[in-house]
Amino acid sequence: GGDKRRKDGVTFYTLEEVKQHNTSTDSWLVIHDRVYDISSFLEEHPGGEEVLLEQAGADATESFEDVGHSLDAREMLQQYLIGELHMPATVIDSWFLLISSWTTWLIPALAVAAIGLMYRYYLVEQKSS
Ligand code: HEM
Repeated sequence: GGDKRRKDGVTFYTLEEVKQHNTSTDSWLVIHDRVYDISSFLEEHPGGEEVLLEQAGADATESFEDVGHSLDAREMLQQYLIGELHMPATVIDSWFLLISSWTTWLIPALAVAAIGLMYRYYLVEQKSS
């Protein structure tokens, strides 16, 4: 996919990209924000191919946990790991926009300046009375 990003050796995928891999020959799924390519595991799954295909291309965390998979099953996951789910760009972008927006700084700055001025006048008033 085009929007594959690497950081510290980890490949990040978006949920949009995971969604493309939803067939019996090419199936990915997400469990706890990690992305797994389970194409070669479908036929080996003790719980059956069907349940996995239902989750292909999606976040299967809830269904995976609902079954109460064994420690063995959790360790098996490791061999199908291909990357991690990237935080949706909109979350990062909205934080960036909020912090970089001048209104975020200007309003508190004006408030502090106003309080400072009021305090100065208050001191002047006290001296003159
Ligand atoms: C790559 C991900 C998965 C792996 C490695 C995996 C592995 C296993 C293993 C090893 C078992 C045997 C029982 C155990 O050791 O807990 C099992 C059973 C089962 N799994 Fe998965 N599983 C995966 C994903 C899923 C998902 C997403 C679902 C549900 C949609 C699911 C549903 C089941 C069911 C229903 C059983 C049968 C439980 C039983 O017979 O008591 N599995 N799985």
